[in-house]
Amino acid sequence: MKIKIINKSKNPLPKYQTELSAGMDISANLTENITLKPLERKLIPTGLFLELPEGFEAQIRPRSGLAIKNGITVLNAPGTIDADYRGEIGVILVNLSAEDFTVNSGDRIAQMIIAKYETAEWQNADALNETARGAGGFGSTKS
Ligand SMILES: O=c1ccn([C@H]2C[C@H](O)[C@@H](COP(=O)(O)OP(=O)(O)OP(=O)(O)O)O2)c(=O)[nH]1
Repeated sequence: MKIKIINKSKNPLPKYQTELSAGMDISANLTENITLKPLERKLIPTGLFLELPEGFEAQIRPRSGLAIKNGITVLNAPGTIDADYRGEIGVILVNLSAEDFTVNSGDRIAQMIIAKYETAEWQNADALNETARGAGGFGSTKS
């Protein structure tokens, strides 16, 4: 599938997904570095703009390396990019470590996947079908 993208950043286009690799790394596009203090969150611009086909979304997810090494994650993961959004893709990073973390322009800060989603129509009901699990959840199967 082809998807229109405008790249106003100095970074190369994210490498497209393959059957073996779902995530495309996306990079910060900054005029100056951004530092996140412990527990601080900031919107990081990417310089990327998409025109997604109807019925598709892009999801912004954390990178595991940044999470394990630096305590940096995407606060609203997975961030949702709607098909009708024409603004710049931003990444909300949060620093969950005890140390300052500096983002430099060009740093790969998150990954993006393109996903198809179903649309649904609610059907009002008085009862739902019975299952073995029923209302059990939230650890109900733990002994
Ligand atoms: O990580 C994100 C999440 C969202 N967006 C952009 C694209 C998305 O289509 C739009 C709205 O996102 P969302 O629906 O999550 O935001 P909202 O808080 O519900 O705001 P709105 O009222 O603008 O929909 O913001 C991003 O660039 N990055």
